[in-house]
Amino acid sequence: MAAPQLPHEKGFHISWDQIHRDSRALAWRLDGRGPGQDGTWKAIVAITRGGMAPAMIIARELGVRLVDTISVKSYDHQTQGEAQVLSKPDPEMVGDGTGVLVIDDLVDTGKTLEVVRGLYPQAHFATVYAKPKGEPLVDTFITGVSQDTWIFFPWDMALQYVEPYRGKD
Ligand SMILES: O=P(O)(O)OC[C@H]1O[C@H](OP(=O)(O)OP(=O)(O)O)[C@H](O)[C@@H]1O
Ligand code: HPA
Ligand SMILES: [Mg+2]
Repeated sequence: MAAPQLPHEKGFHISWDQIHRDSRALAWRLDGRGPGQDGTWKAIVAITRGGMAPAMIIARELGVRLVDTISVKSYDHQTQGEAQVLSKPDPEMVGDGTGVLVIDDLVDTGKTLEVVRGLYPQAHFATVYAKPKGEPLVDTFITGVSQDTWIFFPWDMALQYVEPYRGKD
């Protein structure tokens, strides 16, 4: 996961419990909206790495067994570079994206989704969180977050001791 870039005035800290609930909310919104019989989806493609945890939860909720990944690297430590596709699913499985759900944890500037949309123009793009710049690139999302907020995911954090406001007793 990328490290915070300036200027991000605010931090939005997401717990495992929260990402689980928000991912299930996303699954609920997507349920029955696929092109298959009873609105089923053909497959799920997770954008690594952040999309993998939400994709797993969504695949479970929607009963999708065909799950693959596309590896995209766009942030290198603190700097956003060109979005590079490092690996992608079997073209026979995804085709132009018809019936496929592409899942990521968040859309920020939209660079990552732009690249993946270019590959699978007919896919449905869903993220759990979305910042305003990236919103036009996502078909479905759950929570909007302001552009000057950095989202901290539970897989990037650890519980640790903090000093009381008034110092040690
Ligand atoms: O809308 P954008 O500005 O392109 O940013 C969003 C992307 O950035 C993060 O991934 P990152 O490249 O940090 O890799 P990771 O998922 O492997 O941590 C995040 O998981 C999204 O995939
Ligand atoms: O707000 C964010 N949080 C974590 N990773 C990110 N990658 C782009 N934006 C973000
Ligand atoms: Mg990512």
